[in-house]
Amino acid sequence: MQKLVEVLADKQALIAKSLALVLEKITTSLDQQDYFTIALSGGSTPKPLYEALSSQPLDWSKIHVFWGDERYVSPDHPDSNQRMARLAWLDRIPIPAANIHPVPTDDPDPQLAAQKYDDHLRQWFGVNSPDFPVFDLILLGMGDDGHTASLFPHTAALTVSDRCITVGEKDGNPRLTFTVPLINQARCVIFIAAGESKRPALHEIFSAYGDSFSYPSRLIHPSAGELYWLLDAAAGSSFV
Ligand SMILES: O=C1O[C@H](COP(=O)(O)O)[C@@H](O)[C@H](O)[C@H]1O
Repeated sequence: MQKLVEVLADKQALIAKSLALVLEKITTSLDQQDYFTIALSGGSTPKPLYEALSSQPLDWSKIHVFWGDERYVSPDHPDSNQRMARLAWLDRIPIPAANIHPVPTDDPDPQLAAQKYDDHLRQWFGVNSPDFPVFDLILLGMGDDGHTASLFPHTAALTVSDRCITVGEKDGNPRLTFTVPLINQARCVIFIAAGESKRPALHEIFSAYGDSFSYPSRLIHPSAGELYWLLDAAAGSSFV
């Protein structure tokens, strides 16, 4: 695994760097293969990146968009990660509907929805268990508590090793999330984190010894891929 940490002057520079890196990954991959697979993060941090991507002159027919986690709400709910990405980016570009792979949240049982998305990923990538699909790029955020995707501290989701998708939990509410082994198969994982509130968790995540069950982002280390941590100065000025 190749790990690169970069601290940018401010949030604007962080988004500019993230955009440049995502575009580089897309263009170099599409030079070598016919399509590019990207999994999105939710939350507030990546929204300006998605807005910036919406004005890029890319061949969207070659890009397939998935989500690394989703709140268990309808797609038009204000908390929906899908909704945020659609409004900021996907509804503004000529991408075929078949290239958008939202997390299903319409089944009353989130476990069944997790199985459905797991099946969809395995079928689409043509990968059977025990192997895992390999995403070209997984974008991740990090919460103030050190969670990533919907892998929250001290939850059972952290230990799932035989599935692509599992049910995470935040304050008693279910969320669907990529599992650790799926994320760690990716060709490239990019964390994007901003703001002073992330500093305490980053300190724990970057320390040589630490507790991964308290700070789940520590569990992310792609086995053969690249790992980037892009931070703004408010979040990361003391870490590099
Ligand atoms: O709940 C979530 O939070 C994290 C971090 O979000 P942010 O608002 O601090 O940027 C995000 O990465 C995750 O996808 C989301 O569901």
